[in-house]
Amino acid sequence: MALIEASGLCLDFPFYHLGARSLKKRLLRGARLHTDDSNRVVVTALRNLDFRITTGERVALVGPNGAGKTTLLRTLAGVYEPVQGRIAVEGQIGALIDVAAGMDPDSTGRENVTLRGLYRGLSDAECVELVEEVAAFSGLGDFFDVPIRTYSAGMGVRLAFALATAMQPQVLLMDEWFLAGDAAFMAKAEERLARLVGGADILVIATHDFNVVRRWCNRAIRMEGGVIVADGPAEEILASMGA
Ligand SMILES: Nc1ncnc2c1ncn2[C@@H]1O[C@H](COP(=O)(O)OP(=O)(O)OP(=O)(O)O)[C@@H](O)[C@H]1O
Repeated sequence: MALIEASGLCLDFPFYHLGARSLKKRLLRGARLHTDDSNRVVVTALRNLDFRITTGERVALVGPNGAGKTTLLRTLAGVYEPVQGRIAVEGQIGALIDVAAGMDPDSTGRENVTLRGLYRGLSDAECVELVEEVAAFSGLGDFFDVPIRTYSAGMGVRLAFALATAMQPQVLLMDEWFLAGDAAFMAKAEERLARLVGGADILVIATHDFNVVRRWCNRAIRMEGGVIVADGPAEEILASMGA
């Protein structure tokens, strides 16, 4: 059983390079920028989020640019710590959010996959299996054995996708751009992704694509300006957005 629970979840990003004084005028206009206790200018990325996601729910995070969707995904993945409130995730997490997250740019694809396997507590034999599986699925060929800082963006996606989908998580967190690889790769990736989504207890995907919501999700959380403005069955939320 997997579970995600958030209560009063808040997250701010400080802008170290902005002087508080120069922003005063703008602060009067926009409620999202403010100064914190140390007089730093901060942007409120997430404000007072309350929700509970249980096994069987496939949740789309929808809303305009800057709404807070990716920030929420990263907070669920443990990349960001909330400044206030609480977030609890039960179940092993698989994150398809940032390609390079947790990877060492100076190590090869093979080395990065091995490190990830060891980090996950796999045995030597299981690591070898994981490496073979990722090498085959990513189709990187010789590039699997060169440092990943030399990869093109598409190669990075192939490696990250192959690695993230080689291990079945209970809680799958995903940014939609992972669905936007090159056509030949995505045709192959679709089937694997469907299996991964089907095997996960919970899916949370940030997307602008209503077809993605219809295809994969049974619930949608609509965000705007860092707050939740609607939360309910996917079809209802889409209808409220005129989709
Ligand atoms: N690393 C960061 N440093 C400072 N501000 C950030 C950072 N990441 C996000 N923000 C700010 O937090 C807010 C939410 O951004 P976020 O990327 O979560 O939005 P989003 O809904 O995913 O947008 P999009 O649909 O464009 O991907 C925005 O105002 C953004 O400028």
